[in-house]
Amino acid sequence: MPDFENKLCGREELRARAAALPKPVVVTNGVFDILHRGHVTYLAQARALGASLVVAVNTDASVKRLGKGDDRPLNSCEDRMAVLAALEAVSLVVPFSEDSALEVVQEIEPEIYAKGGDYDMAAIPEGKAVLAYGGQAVAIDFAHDRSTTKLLTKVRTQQG
Ligand SMILES: Nc1ncnc2c1ncn2[C@@H]1O[C@H](COP(=O)(O)OP(=O)(O)OP(=O)(O)O)[C@@H](O)[C@H]1O
Ligand SMILES: O=P(O)(O)O[C@@H]1O[C@H]([C@H](O)CO)[C@@H](O)[C@H](O)[C@@H]1O
Repeated sequence: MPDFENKLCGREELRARAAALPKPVVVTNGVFDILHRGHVTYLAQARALGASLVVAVNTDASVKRLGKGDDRPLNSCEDRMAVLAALEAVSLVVPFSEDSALEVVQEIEPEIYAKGGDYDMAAIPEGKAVLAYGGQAVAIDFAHDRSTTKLLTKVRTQQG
């Protein structure tokens, strides 16, 4: 088994494993269906805000509820998590099945919560929770105009 698979974390072990990470801990979350340059740049920037980066990944059922399309996610949660775990910037990857990563944030109370600049940190549950206990909520501006949805549209148009 490659070393990066050690970064895969079950939800039941999250509290203990997050507590053992170098601080400050940064948490982010998302779907990460087809990993692209926007994602990896944003994850490297998120990691640079602290000493460790925990990525919470939507389970397949929770992606379905986000309404990104009937065929989404294309990659299973297990595969999306493994790809993220292989990134140098990432310290720990955990799945979540709720509608948001609020419970993950409340469980480990990171010093910093980060999300891409498409989110208003004061309006989302995770951002509000971190601000409420005195942590930082950081929106990272998009450095590259990329998205999984755009990639899929491109592939489908070229096929079509
Ligand atoms: N181009 C980008 N630059 C910076 N951050 C991004 C970019 N695209 C997505 N993110 C961030 O990455 C995380 C995961 O995003 P997500 O998987 O929804 O990306 P996406 O490619 O826009 O997906 P989709 O097209 O399926 O909605 C989110 O926190 C989001 O803010
Ligand atoms: O990859 P996405 O679509 O950016 O990830 C979503 O982010 C939501 C955000 O954290 C606001 O709460 C979250 O609720 C949703 O479950 C996805 O992780």
